[in-house]
Amino acid sequence: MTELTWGRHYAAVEPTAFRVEYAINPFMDPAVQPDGALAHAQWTEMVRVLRSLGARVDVLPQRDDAPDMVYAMNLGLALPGHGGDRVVLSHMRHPQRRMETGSAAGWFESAGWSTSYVGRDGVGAHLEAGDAFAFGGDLVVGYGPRTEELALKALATDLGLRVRGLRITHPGMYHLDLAFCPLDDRRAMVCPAALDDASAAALLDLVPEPLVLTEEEALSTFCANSVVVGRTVVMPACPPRVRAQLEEWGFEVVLVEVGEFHKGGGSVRCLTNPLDVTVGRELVPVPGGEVVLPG
Ligand SMILES: CN(C)C(=N)NCCC[C@H](N)C(=O)O
Repeated sequence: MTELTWGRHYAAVEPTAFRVEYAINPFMDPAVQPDGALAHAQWTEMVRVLRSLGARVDVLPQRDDAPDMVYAMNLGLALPGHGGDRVVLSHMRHPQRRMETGSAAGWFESAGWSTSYVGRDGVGAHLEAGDAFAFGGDLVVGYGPRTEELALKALATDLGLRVRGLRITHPGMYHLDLAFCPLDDRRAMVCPAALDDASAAALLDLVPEPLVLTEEEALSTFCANSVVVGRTVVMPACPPRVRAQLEEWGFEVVLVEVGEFHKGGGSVRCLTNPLDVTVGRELVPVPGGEVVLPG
C-alpha cells in the first residue's frame, strides 16, 4: 500500500467573519448562528494539529462580506507544477459565494500561481473544487448540485486529464467531499448513497478497497469530510465501525472538534484546500483530455 503522495500542504482561511447568513445547503439555518470565538478556536486547533503532523498550512484572510469563505476547499482546484503552479478558480453555483474567488485569485497570484476559470461571474459552467479529487491517476469530479456536467469537459480539455464524472443526487451530500475521501493509493471512504446507481457502481469499481459508509454515517458525522496526512486521518468524528477498519488498515485516527463549522455545512476537508496535488504524479497527463461518465 502506498500512502497518499499529496495532503502535506494546504490553504485555509482564518475565520474572522464566519456566520450563517443565508441557506444554500440543508445544514444551514440563519436562526442557528456559530459562536465566532469558539469557531476561531476550533479552526486554530485544527491548523495546529495539521502542522503538528508535518503539513504546511498557508493562511488566507477572510473577506468580511464572504461568510462562507472559511470553506477554503471550494476556492479552486490547485495543481502545482503543471506548466507552472496553476489554479482553476471555482465558479460558485450560488451568487452568495462568488466574491470569494476574486480574493482567492489575488492570493494565489501574489504567491506566483497562474489562475484560470471554466466559468466566471455567473457566465459559463459552475465548478466547485470540493467536488474534485485525484484518485487512481484521474480527476474524480462530482457533478449535480454544485459543479455542472459541462465543467467536466472544460476541465479535461484545459488541463489535459482524464476526468471521471460521478452524478451526485443526494441533496445533503452536495459536494463530493462529503461522500468520498481518498485514504491511500487503493483505499478510500465512499458513500454510494450520495450518487445515482451508475455513479455509485463506477465509484466502487474505481476504488480497489473501499470503506463503504452508510448514508447515516456520512451525514450525521461528516466523517468522509476528513483530511489524510500520511497514515493519519484527521476527522471531525469517527463511527466505531469506521475507526476499527481504519486502524486495521494501519491508519491513526485523530479527532478535531469543528462543530461550529457544521452549522454552515462543512467540516475538516472543506476548511482546507490541498496545494500539492500534482499532474505527472497523482494525475496522469492525457493529451487533449477525456471525460468518462458512468453508464
Ligand atoms: C463538504 N462541503 C460541502 C464543502 N466542501 N464545502 C462546504 C461549503 C459550505 C457552504 N456553506 C456552502 O454551502 O457552499
